[in-house]
Amino acid sequence: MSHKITYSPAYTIVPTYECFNRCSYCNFRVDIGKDSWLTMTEAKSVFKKLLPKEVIEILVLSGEVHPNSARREDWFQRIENICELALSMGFLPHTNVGPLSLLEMERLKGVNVSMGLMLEQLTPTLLKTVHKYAPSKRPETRLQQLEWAGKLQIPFTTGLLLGIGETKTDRITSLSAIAKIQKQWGHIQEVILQPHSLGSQQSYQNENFPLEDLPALIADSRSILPENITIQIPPNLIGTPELLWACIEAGARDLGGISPRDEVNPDYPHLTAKYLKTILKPMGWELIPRLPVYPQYYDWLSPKLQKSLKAKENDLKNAETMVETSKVKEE
Ligand SMILES: O=c1nc2n(C[C@H](O)[C@H](O)[C@H](O)CO)c3cc(O)ccc3cc-2c(=O)[nH]1
Ligand SMILES: C[C@H]1O[C@@H](n2cnc3c(N)ncnc32)[C@H](O)[C@@H]1O
Ligand code: MET
Ligand code: SF4
Repeated sequence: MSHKITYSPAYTIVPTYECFNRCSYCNFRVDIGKDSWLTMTEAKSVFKKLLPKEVIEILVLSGEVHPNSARREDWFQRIENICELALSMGFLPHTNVGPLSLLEMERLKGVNVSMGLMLEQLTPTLLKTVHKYAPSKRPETRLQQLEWAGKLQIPFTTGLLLGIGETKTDRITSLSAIAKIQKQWGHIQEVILQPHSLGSQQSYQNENFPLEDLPALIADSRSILPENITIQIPPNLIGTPELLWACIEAGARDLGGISPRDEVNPDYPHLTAKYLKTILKPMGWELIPRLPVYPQYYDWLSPKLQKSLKAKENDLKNAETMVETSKVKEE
């Protein structure tokens, strides 16, 4: 019997790249006014093209419009409409568009099976460096988002960005804060350990996170975080199959959304699930697709969302049965 590692077959849709923050490690953002927003017609034609493929999750990832801007409601409404359209076409949305008001979060809960926001790091020292021009990255704002998501019973993804100037102690502090929130609310389904990876568009020119330190950090995270949180690592940022194995041995159990393009790190193409399967199998690990929400949270979702989930869960089961049947045929 082999052990299981999961991934989410995904496609990333970007309502806009424009962002009022300027995180100095960002390769995604463009200045305000330099990008038009994705229209609903464009979104529809993107989703239509995905239909014959095995995509389940639509990851809605966006640059941000300032909470006090007159354009905020239009920006938010577009995001909500995109989620609704994705759902109506049979996909399962997961939105990560930066900090939201409590009301915005509540509205998006109705059209998402899970949501996410990286804590990045809890230490306020980064507000003097990489986050100097990024008000959305205030640690207390992000912690509050995690708490609101807990109160609203939204299945949630968070994580740390590694190698942006934090110390080893800072990482432990960030993980402990996530653990504490989880003990109170229990809504955090996964924590991403995301190594900062230099790209061609960013201004921050620090070294990358030393990837060889990742397995030890995963082991530490495993001992700090409650058992019901899965540790996710992004395989395209890990470097070598040997290191990927070491990370899995240390306790990582999920490879995140695998889509045609990593919008956050476009210089690091996503590896295909097929390729990842072939490198994991000899080590006794079976890579299997999952939904963007973990089963223990299904009953937190509206009946309408649960219906969409059931349909996709059946697709997953059928896909597995098909694999099993073809195995039997081969033998
Ligand atoms: O392809 C990516 N997917 C990213 N995802 C997608 C993520 O792997 C999946 O959406 C979740 O695992 C849900 O299935 C994020 C989701 C979040 O909630 C927060 C941050 C990220 C970051 C990335 C990322 O850098 N690249
Ligand atoms: C969506 C998430 O992507 C992460 N992110 C942003 N820029 C980079 C980068 N250069 N390398 C790795 N991760 C990055 C942040 O953690 C953000 O919250
Ligand atoms: N702007 C959001 C954040 O940083 C999500 C996309 S980042 C490329 O949290
Ligand atoms: S990381 Fe997110 S918040 Fe920061 S500049 Fe990029 S898009 Fe904006």
